[in-house]
Amino acid sequence: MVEASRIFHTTLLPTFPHLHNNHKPDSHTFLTNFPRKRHGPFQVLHCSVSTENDTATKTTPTQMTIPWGCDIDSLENASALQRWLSDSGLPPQKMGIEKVDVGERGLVALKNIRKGEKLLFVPPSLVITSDSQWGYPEAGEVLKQYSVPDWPLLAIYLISEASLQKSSRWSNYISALPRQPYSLLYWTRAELDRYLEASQIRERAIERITNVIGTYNDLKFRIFSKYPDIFPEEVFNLETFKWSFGILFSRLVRLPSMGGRVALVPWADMLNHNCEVETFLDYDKSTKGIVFTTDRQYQPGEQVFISYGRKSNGELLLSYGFVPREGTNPSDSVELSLLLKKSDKCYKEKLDALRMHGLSASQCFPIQITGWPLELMAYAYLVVSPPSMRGKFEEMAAAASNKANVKKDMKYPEIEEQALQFVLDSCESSISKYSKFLQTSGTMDLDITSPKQLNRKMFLKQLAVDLCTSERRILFRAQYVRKSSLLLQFISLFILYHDKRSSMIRSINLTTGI
Ligand SMILES: C[S@@+](CC[C@H](N)C(=O)[O-])C[C@H]1O[C@@H](n2cnc3c(N)ncnc32)[C@H](O)[C@@H]1O
Repeated sequence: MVEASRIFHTTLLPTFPHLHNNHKPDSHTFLTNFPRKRHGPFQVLHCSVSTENDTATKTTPTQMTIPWGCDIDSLENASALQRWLSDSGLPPQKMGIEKVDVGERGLVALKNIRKGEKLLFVPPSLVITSDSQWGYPEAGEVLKQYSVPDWPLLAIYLISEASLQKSSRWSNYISALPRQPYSLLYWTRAELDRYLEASQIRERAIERITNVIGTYNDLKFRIFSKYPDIFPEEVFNLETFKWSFGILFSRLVRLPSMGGRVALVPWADMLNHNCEVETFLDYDKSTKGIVFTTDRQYQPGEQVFISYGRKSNGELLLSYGFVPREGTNPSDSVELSLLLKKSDKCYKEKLDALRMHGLSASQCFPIQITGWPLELMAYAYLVVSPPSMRGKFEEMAAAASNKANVKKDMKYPEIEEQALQFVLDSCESSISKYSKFLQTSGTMDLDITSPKQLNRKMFLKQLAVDLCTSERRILFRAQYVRKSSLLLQFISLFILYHDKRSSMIRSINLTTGI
């Protein structure tokens, strides 16, 4: 089974490479051709996404409620979704939507399910892709002319269909979607700074939020402002974009057997993730449906899981808003930041070498419980290498880059110990940031003004504590393994030295006859 849920590339689509800047569709044609106005109860919405370095005390963002979707801690709208799906061609299922311990709502086995069994069979007619028909075709026409890429196109599609309410063919699906997807998109800048200060995921979240805002502003500037009747701001605003991107990040799948096409697959997207499960969604040509093949058996009443891909806890928090239980994710990793200091005697030469290979003076590398990549070690060699090794700077920088056709397993025995020590020191400084956060998190001022806010803040803080605990654990482990290997090196050097010394003494004794 191909990995199909591995969809959410961290770099979203901040720009529109395919948008034809100079191609301005004749707005008059559109206005005369598409005189319909959108309808529905839209409130004027205010944006609560902010990447400004504001503090929670300074600004309390206006939290608006999206007028569609539901609260996923109940089964509200789930049975209507199930009914609509079976009326629309979903074959009888061996699973049903139920409240579950992991993931709030999930698919639960109704009958015995065997290992190796194919499940779901969602027909393509029930799948949302960039080719799906628009309930409001005028919007689709405009976006087609601007060649808007898949991700923003699907985000606009979701908002457009949601705004049509009952007249959209997807209304049952949209009503069962979370009103507020769990995602770091919903964290304010102050919350990210406060709770994720120690983790590199904070940077990733800020980058992602910036990309979503950039994408929205770009669309607004190039398209929405030119067609206000088709894309009114009451409907297409940053708040609704945050919702639709939150839905895409947590539910969109890439289907390899459909040429890598990205899709929202109603029903299949009720499956929760389990780090130990290895099965993914894909299109099955023989049955012409979206399926997955179980990699274990399930008894009636047991929750059925798929894998969203081999992701670290940080990546799972970023896209899906949850952190697996400590020690249960074999793909967990932590980003360690290494720094080339300005005080380095060869700072400029080393930086030039790094830049030549697309790297910078501060670089992050993933560390797993099983070890760290060769690129990290190459970077460490470069940082600690003395001026006499300047002839090697370029090859070290190349090995530290992600270029595939470069020799990576460099060894420089003369600076190996220093390089290892440098990595260990970087781990130590990162660990101390995590420890500081974890120690203070118990007493952290939460700036709470209402019980609802208390729940939210406690929830975010718990997620941050879980993430930081798991990331620190990996660093501790990496430190332990490397310290042990340094100790072993030291012991073997000592033994070697001791052996040499005793054999020298033996030979002296022999020659002197003592
Ligand atoms: C594709 S949806 C799965 C269906 C979702 N539970 C629902 O009720 O709509 C992905 C979302 O499910 C939740 N989820 C999935 N796997 C989870 C897990 N192992 N632990 C906690 N939450 C999980 C997260 O909220 C995630 O954003």
